[in-house]
Amino acid sequence: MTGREESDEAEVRSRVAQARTMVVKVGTSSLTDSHGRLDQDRLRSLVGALASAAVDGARLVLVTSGAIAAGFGTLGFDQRPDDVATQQATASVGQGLLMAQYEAAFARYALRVGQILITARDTTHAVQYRNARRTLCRLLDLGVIPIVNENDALASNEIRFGDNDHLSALIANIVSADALVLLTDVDALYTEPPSRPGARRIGFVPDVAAIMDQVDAQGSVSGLGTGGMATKLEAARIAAASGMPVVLTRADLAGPALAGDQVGTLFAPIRPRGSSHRLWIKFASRPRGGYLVDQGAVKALRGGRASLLAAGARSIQGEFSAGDPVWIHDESGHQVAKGLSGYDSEEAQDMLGLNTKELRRRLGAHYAHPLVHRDSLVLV
Ligand SMILES: Nc1ncnc2c1ncn2[C@@H]1O[C@H](COP(=O)(O)OP(=O)(O)O)[C@@H](O)[C@H]1O
Ligand SMILES: N[C@@H](CCC(=O)OP(=O)(O)O)C(=O)O
Repeated sequence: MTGREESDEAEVRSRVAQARTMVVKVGTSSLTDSHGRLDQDRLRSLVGALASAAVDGARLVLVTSGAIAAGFGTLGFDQRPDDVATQQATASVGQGLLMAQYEAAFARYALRVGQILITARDTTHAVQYRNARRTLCRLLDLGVIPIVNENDALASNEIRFGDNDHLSALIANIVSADALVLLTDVDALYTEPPSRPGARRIGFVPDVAAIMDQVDAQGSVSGLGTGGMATKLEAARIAAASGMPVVLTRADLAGPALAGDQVGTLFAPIRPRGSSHRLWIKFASRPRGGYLVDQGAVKALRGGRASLLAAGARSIQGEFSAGDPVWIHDESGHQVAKGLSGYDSEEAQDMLGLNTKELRRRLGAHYAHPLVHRDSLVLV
């Protein structure tokens, strides 16, 4: 490691140590025994580490898997089911059991918890996203530890997270966390699955985007977890691009990881911290249509902090309402930006190519505004 990287790492570690609001994600593989069933002792020792950070003043959100692991034994299955409908039913049985264990374990430290079950759909819709933010922030203000899992029982097949890694990065954006901690069954990120002889441990990642192609990150090897390292890297990429440091390590190192000690793999933030609203547009919103814009508009947008004016828009793709997320594409169809449209697709059709003066004269003052205002526009 170069001297520069060492000092960068020390600085990012100190950001983790000083983090006030943290999202901690724990995977199935860290909460289960060798048969894949929920392991009470592992859960209790994790809670011990989290409780001590909470007692020291950290505002923690726990994103936890384990509902299926907690439920399948009770239903008389020998192993985790693999068809989606039975997984969903099993999660519905297991989620209550999982929460009961967390409630009891945190109660030993006089800490209260609140359950939030969330679907991918809740994170893509602006209103649900805002509701989730309001509830999570209020729970934190009340000194409660929110315990989040995907709402497996209701998640639809097509837009399921499946693993909780991606979800944890979005939750970190929702609560404007200062750091994300990913706890799993391996002590760090390796250049390839650690079971392979040539695998080398990676302690610090200054630029997650740059290593994405250099690491062989596979799906879950234990067969207990779902996403494996690939989804953790994706979560780290979202968080780092949102301006947050990320620590990835083994669950029994949760205490030192939360304290900012030198454990696991540390990912440096690669951008300044954005507002929760802009991060939602960038990472969670799912546009159904958008604008195709000319070269001048692309240049203005890429120059930074510009709004998309009707004068630079050539055509409209798809149908959307005012306030909906939209893509902004260049003339070759490449994505340039994402934002919230100020107008619905029908209204915007009449505005294409007109400058502000023409808009006011021909369509009225209501139309003399940008198609996408810069406060609701993010480059991609
Ligand atoms: N490049 C890699 N570095 C570290 N671990 C890897 C890598 N590629 C695959 N893995 C595997 O990913 C597993 C963790 O993923 P998973 O089982 O889904 O955990 P969780 O339940 O915590 O989400 C590790 O056990 C490890 O074997
Ligand atoms: N929501 C599911 C989690 C699925 C899962 O295994 O996720 P992960 O451990 O993050 O790979 C559950 O609670 O069982």
